[in-house]
Amino acid sequence: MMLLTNLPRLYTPIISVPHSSLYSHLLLLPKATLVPFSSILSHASKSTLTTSHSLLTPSEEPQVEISLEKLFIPPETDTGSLLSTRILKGSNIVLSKYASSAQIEQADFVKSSTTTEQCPSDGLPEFAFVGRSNVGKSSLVNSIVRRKKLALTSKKPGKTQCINHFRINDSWYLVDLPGYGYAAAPKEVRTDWSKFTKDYFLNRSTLVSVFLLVDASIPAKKIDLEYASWLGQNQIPMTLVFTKCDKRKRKKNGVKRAEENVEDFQGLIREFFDATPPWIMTSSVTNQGRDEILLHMAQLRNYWLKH
Ligand SMILES: Nc1nc2c(ncn2[C@@H]2O[C@H](COP(=O)(O)OP(=O)(O)OP(=O)(O)O)[C@@H](O)[C@H]2O)c(=O)[nH]1
Ligand SMILES: [Mg+2]
Repeated sequence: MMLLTNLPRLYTPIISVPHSSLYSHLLLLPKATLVPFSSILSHASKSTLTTSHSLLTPSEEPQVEISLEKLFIPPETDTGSLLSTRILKGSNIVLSKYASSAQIEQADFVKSSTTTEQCPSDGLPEFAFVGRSNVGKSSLVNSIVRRKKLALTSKKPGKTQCINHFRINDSWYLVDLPGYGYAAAPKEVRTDWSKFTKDYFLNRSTLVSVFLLVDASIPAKKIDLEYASWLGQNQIPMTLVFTKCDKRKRKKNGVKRAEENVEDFQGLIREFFDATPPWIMTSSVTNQGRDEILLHMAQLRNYWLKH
């Protein structure tokens, strides 16, 4: 299994990434020099890398500062030329030459499995969505494939109870897993989550990366931190996906905004990983992060297929 979390650390000048939704451009500026990096148009319907140009940051733009060592730089990315560095909007993910074929043309439900052995055996690469019950795993599957009901969702936690495989473009899988941290499901439908999904993570050879979903509208939960720690210790490649970023746009009564919860979570899991894992902000309500997640998956997948 390739190891995406053990990439070399880089030097650490501070760069600034604007995150306002007013700007659909990805923009990266080194604060000290104000030399514009190239940016990429994160277009709603077209996930290509062809549109790119430079911009200067408007002074009123809120800034998220990311030091270079906190970026996720995919393997074989040319970091020699900072001027060509491109970062996916609302994430720490640098684009590599492998980011292609990101559009979804077809999505089919294939099967539900309760053991790793029952999962499809055609060798296609896959990404698994995992996270607390109700965090929005099934909703994110639907947002990504632009279908309202491909994966079943519910206001009540504990909806998904099996390993559900969805085949995309006949060439890769999205996998929707049951949530953890919900003990109120009736015993007969409650699966031994830790047993069956941990076996899946450790033994599924076609698993390119786990996508650990974390609710960005609330402060970090102990169980999510424990889960991230387990993935780190077992060196399972992981992408952190922050969900429900549409909620709490403004700070109210001291309750933190999504951006602050995202920042706090990074700090709390830092010690579990040798290098910063990729993270990305999403919302299944506004479809924030949909095209970015697809580009990220495409570059992980294309790299995996070549190695
Ligand atoms: N505001 C907001 N609500 C969301 C978002 N994503 C999911 N929800 C809501 O959260 C609830 C749970 O969503 P699901 O997608 O079923 O969650 P899940 O993680 O698959 O849950 P389990 O299958 O029980 O593990 C539903 O009421 C969704 O409408 C989001 O991005 N923003
Ligand atoms: Mg679900």
